[in-house]
Order: sequence, then C-alpha cells, then structure tokens
Amino acid sequence: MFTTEFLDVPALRAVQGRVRLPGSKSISNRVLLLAALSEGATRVRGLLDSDDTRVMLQALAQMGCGVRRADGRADEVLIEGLGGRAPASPTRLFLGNAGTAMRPLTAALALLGGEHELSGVARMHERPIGDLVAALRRLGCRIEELGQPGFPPLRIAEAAGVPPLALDAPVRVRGDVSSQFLTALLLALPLAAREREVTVQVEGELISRPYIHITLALLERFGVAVQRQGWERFVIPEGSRYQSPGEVLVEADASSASYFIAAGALSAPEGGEGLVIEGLGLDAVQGDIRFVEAARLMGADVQGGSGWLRARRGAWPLKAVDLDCNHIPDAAMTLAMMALYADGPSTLRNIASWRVKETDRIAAMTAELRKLGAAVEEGADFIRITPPALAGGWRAASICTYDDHRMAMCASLAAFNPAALPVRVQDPKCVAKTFPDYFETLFAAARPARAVPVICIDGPTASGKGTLAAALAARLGWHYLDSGALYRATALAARQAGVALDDEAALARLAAALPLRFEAGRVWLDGRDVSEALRSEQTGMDASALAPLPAVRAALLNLQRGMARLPGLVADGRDMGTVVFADAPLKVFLTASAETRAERRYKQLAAKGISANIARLRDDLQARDARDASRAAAPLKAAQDALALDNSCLSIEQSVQQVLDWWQDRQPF
Ligand SMILES: Nc1ncnc2c1ncn2[C@@H]1O[C@H](COP(=O)(O)OP(=O)(O)OP(=O)(O)O)[C@@H](O)[C@H]1O
Ligand SMILES: Nc1ccn([C@H]2C[C@H](O)[C@@H](COP(=O)(O)O)O2)c(=O)n1
Repeated sequence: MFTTEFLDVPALRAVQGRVRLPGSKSISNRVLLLAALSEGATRVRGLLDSDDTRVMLQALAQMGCGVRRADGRADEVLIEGLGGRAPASPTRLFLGNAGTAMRPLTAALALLGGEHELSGVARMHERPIGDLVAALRRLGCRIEELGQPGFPPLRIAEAAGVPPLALDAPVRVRGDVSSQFLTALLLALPLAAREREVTVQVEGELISRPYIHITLALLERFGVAVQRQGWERFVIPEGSRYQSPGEVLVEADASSASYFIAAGALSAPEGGEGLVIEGLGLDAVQGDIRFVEAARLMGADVQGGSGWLRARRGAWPLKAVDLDCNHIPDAAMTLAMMALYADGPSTLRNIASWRVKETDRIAAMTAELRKLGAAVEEGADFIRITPPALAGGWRAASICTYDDHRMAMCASLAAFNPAALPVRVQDPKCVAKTFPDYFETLFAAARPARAVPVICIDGPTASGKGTLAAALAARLGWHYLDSGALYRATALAARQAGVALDDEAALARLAAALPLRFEAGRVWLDGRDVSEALRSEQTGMDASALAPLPAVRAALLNLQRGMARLPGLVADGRDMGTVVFADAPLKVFLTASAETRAERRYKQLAAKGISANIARLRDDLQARDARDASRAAAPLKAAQDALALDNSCLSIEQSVQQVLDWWQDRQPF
C-alpha cells in the first residue's frame, strides 16, 4: 500500500493482462457477523483484508467469538460463532469508518444484550444511524446516543439482559436513507425469531436494493430463509436459528471491479485481449455487477462468464448518458470519471446517498472534476458532468480524496486523459478501507503514456547517493535502483565462481544471468542473503575493477532499464543520468568533499563494528573515484543537464528536501 503524502500517477495509455481483486467488503462483513452469530465454526475464504474488515474482526473477538487467521493468509479466517451464547460484556468497540460494521453490530448487540459502547472516527459520528436506533427502541431495546442525536457513538445499555421485545407488530424501519438499516435488522432479528415469526416493514422507497439481495442470499446460506414480499415486507420465519455452512468463499468486490472495467474501456486498443478481471463474473451476487450494464451503455466492451470479466475499449469517445444510479450508488462514482471521456454531458441521478457516505461525495466529486477541466453541476441528488474540451481542456490536478477510498481510486482514472497529464492523488492510503493494494494492482496492469519518470542520483563513492535515493523513493512511493549493487553482485558472483576480474566474456555471462533478488531491504544472490557481503569495501573495490568492461556494462543495461516501472524510479550510480536513463526528467550529481565522505564512511563502518583508518579510507575512495571517472565506458561524470548538489554541509533531510523541491518545480500541479 502507498503510505506517501501523495501519489503522482503518470499518464496512462492502456491496461492489459489479468488482475485479481480482493473480496467484496459488503459480503465480507456480513459473512463475518453471520459466522459470529452462528452455531459452529465457519472458514471464510477470499476475505477482504482492509480497514473495514479489520475493525469488524476486532469487534467480534472482543465480543467473545473465536477469531483465528489462517497461517500466512490475510484472506482467510476461522470464526467460532457465539451460537446462542451471550456476548462478552462490557465492551468498547471502535469501528473506524465502517458503516457495514457499525449498523449491523448495533442491531445485533441490542438483541444479544450486554453493555457495549460503539464508536468510530469523526466522520462515522456524522453518518446517520437515527432511523435504526429508533426502530430498535420501538422494539424495546435500550440504546443511548452519546453524542449528537441520530449519530454514533452509541451505548447499548442492557447489562441486565435484553428487555422484552415488542414483536407483535411489524418492526418498522426507513428504507430511503440507507439500506444498511434494513440489512442490520434482517441480520439481527433472526436472533429473536426462535419462537415466533418476525416481520419487518420498510417505510419510504427502499434504496440500494441489490445490497438487500446480498443480505437475503447470505442469510439463506446461514440457514435463515426470509420471505420477501415486494421490497416493503420481510418475514423471518418462526424457528429461525443461524447455522454455520462450514465454509464460505467471498466473491471479489464488484465495486472495486468497476475501476478496472472503466480502465479497460479507457484503454487504447493495443490488439490484446483487454483486461481480464478474475474473482467475479456476470453471475455475481453483488448489486454493483450492474455497473457492467451502465459501462456498456457508455460504450465499454465488457464480456464475462462465471468468475471472470473482460473489459476493453468499445465506442470512442464514450457515449454520454443520463442514468438513474440508485441501484449502483458506489460504482456510480466510477461512471462520473468515465463521463470525462464522453461525447457530451452525462447526468447521474438518484444519488442522494452519496451525501452521507465517507464524505459528501456529490460535493467532493464536483470540486475535483472541476479541477480536471470538466464543467460540473450538482444538485441535491444528481451530478451533471460536461467533459473537458478535447485534449486542450484537461488540467493537471492534485486531487483531494477526503479520506474516501472511492475518491482516490476514481482519481486514478483521470490518468488516461488524452493530454497525457499526470494526476496527483492526495493521501493514497485511504484506499485501505476496501482495497489496500489498489494502486499496485493498477500499476501492474497499466502501460504508461510516456516514459516512466526517473530521478537519477549520480556521484562519487560515499557521497550519500544511496541514502538520498532510497529516501526519495520512499517519499514519492517509487521504486529504487541501487545500480552499484548490480556491479557489486557481479563481483561477488565472480569471486564465488573463481572468475578473474579481467575475464570480460565470463564476467559478462555472469552479469547477464545474475540470480539476484531484492526483498524487504535485503539482497539475495542465488538464494543467499548477501546484503552485508555486498557492502564490504573489498566488494566495492572489486566492483570498481570490473565496471570499466564494456561487455559487463552492456549485460547490466537492460536489467537496469527494466527497473523503470510505474509509478516511477529513483536510481543511483555513476552513469544513471549519462547512459542508462539519459532522458530522465531530473538528474542530480551529488558530491561532498573527500574528507566528509571518508568521515561518513568511517562512521558507517564503526557502526557495524568494523575498525578503519580515516586517511586510508579517503585515499581508497579517491582512488576508486579516479578509476570510475577515468574509464572509457560510461565514466563517472555529471550529465550535461544534471543539477549539482554538494551535501558536505547538508543533513540528509535537507538533501532530500532540495531534490523534492527540484522535482516539484518540474510538476504541472
Ligand atoms: N547529507 C548527509 N549528511 C550526513 N551523512 C550522510 C549524508 N548523506 C549520506 N550520509 C551518510 O553517509 C554514509 C554513506 O552514504 P551512502 O551509503 O548513501 O553513500 P553512497 O554514495 O551510496 O555510497 P557508495 O558509493 O559506496 O554506494 C551513510 O552512513 C549515510 O548515512
Ligand atoms: N552505475 C554504476 C554503479 C556502480 N558502478 C561501479 C563503480 C563503483 O565503484 C562500484 C560500486 O558502486 P557503489 O555501490 O559504491 O555505488 O560499481 C558503476 O560503474 N556504475
């Protein structure tokens, strides 16, 4: 997951290949709660591992359910249900910003009894729950609002047990604010239906019906067959009790799939099979699968079967639409992004629920789409988007994401703009709510519209190149190439194989097939951790000795260029800016006085417990610099367009900030 302050998504041209998406959030949290309320143990596979499911799992564990993660698998968990036992009490449950945890847990705990406090992040305390609380109070449940009336945090005050419930009349609940209120009651009320039938009556027009469809399908999976009479009345039969089905496989998230369907539709046609999405198909139980119909209306070419979808460009530009999106409120945000590429204004209607989601999504989308160059009109329950005029109307923008995962994922779709402008996504880690690896998944499938951006840091030995480059990569969320490690690894491999350091052909063969792996800050050569051996002074000298050989340099060239992957690369070495990435948009030639460098290397060695002599170190590094600078092939020198940075008197942070400032100066936002 990208935990950087912002993520610059380079302009994208196409997506290709296959992506596997994480499990559905709606299904994951429903299944977890049902498993917790059931008799017996349930193995949940394909579970979404995200903020919202983590808070649910934590709450279930606090309630006294058995929660055991499968070894080494974030997407599999074993839940030992309460099966009629009372939950642990008192509890204080923190539910983040997970509506799919707050609403159903409120209802379930009100019917299970005990003393429980349910709270969340600030935004959760602005998301309505009053209608559900009112319905539960009419039943007789004791619930207190601890902050604003109608909003969390809440206290369930039933330490003395669940009061007698008023079940003679139907349980009434509003259906026009959030369908989660009805879902919460449908999940909880079977706990009260052992000895009598329970009826739920919906007041007002029920929104987001597909989510109720998921709820009903999952209730049935856990042994409770609710009779639905239209979308107004739901009857839970007498004798209902939850029984674990043993194992449940969660299908991939259909709302998450919408971004990849859209990306396929925006993708330049490159002759391939388009983008294949694995883990859900046209037969998916989730309502957002109907996003496929909407995407097709806009011209996307979407095919599918059971467990797979394939998306690619159909009509181009996309066709403008005027759509009622009540049935796909979450995925409709993706349509708003597709509207930027349409042949006229598009209107998305009946989306009032956007205003009470993670943020006011109508207001947020309006503000951010305008930054991109679109003309946007917003109403209480609609948004109308007029796309930017051809390529010239697009603007490079820094998109605010409002701690809303869908705003962040949507923003990435602006990177397909015809002007080939990059897009800055603020606070990319907010995708953790439902899709922590969203950007990694997108980048693995995406083809950039232009060369992947590279920042080159070249300079003499011990000038701090590696330190600076690694820090920059971490701040930007980019990949990092320590090109010196490749020369060092070749030298190590040569020593191990008994190859002389002047045997150019044999060294080139070794370099071309280096069994090298970079993983979690360690370097592995042929399965052996060589991180320490690689950094020894002797290995550095050996690397410098073989580095002048043209065949060795040629053998390592493609390996280095292949490291330039989305979203960007910071590369350090001697010839990054002059040879390997000669077109890089930012090149820095980093220097420090020989005394400073020798002193830094001395301290570096001392920290590792290696004794050294500063004067000798200075002589050695000067000798190495002289050899690196005087060789014929790709000598150590500043590229003509490199910016010089002498960091003798700068701290590491000052150096990093300087280069970040230079990089920012080159950005269009
Ligand atoms: N600006 C700085 N101020 C103080 N110390 C620094 C600074 N930059 C780097 N250092 C320290 O100098 C030492 C050498 O830095 P580093 O290993 O990054 O250099 P390098 O140029 O990559 O070396 P090599 O050429 O051997 O790969 C490290 O201990 C690092 O923490
Ligand atoms: N791009 C590069 C990187 C490194 N080398 C050679 C020259 C160096 O002395 C040696 C070790 O590099 P270090 O790890 O100290 O950066 O490798 C090179 O020629 N070109």
